Amino acid sequence: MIVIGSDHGGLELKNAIADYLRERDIEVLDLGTTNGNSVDYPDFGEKVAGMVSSGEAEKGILVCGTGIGMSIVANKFPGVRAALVTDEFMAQMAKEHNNANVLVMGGRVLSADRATVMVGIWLDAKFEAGRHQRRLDKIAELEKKLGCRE
Ligand SMILES: O=C(CO)[C@H](O)[C@H](O)[C@H](O)COP(=O)(O)O
Repeated sequence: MIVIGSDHGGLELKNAIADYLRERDIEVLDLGTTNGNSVDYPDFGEKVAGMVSSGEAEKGILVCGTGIGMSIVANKFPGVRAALVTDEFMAQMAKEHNNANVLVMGGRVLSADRATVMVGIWLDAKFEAGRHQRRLDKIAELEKKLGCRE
């Protein structure tokens, strides 16, 4: 299951990605937004990243106008590795090197055709582990260390 969400700036692209995932027989949990009314991206970023952080969902996809706001929000959540990607190479690296569990894209940046290709690349790529796992372990350690601060 992949949990997805957007603000109004990412609505159209989020819906196109949901269609693409369902065409691939992947279960989608769409947490909104559901219409073009102006909303605040932190509210939807929290829902999606919260489910990935808690382990309720293995992967998430977030879309706002640029993807910047959503990636800022999602990376506040322990265990979330959110990658804002703008091309196919970044989508591949997001999995191979970063094992990103949340993919973030900009609805005002990417066409639906290109973005869905990038989602496919991210889904099909394999985490390379090795030296990259060592780096992810350091990120996890940082989360623990910083989480202890008042
Ligand atoms: O947060 C963003 C930028 O980091 C998103 O692109 C938002 O979608 C954007 O800021 C919303 O802008 P709007 O003028 O309120 O439509």
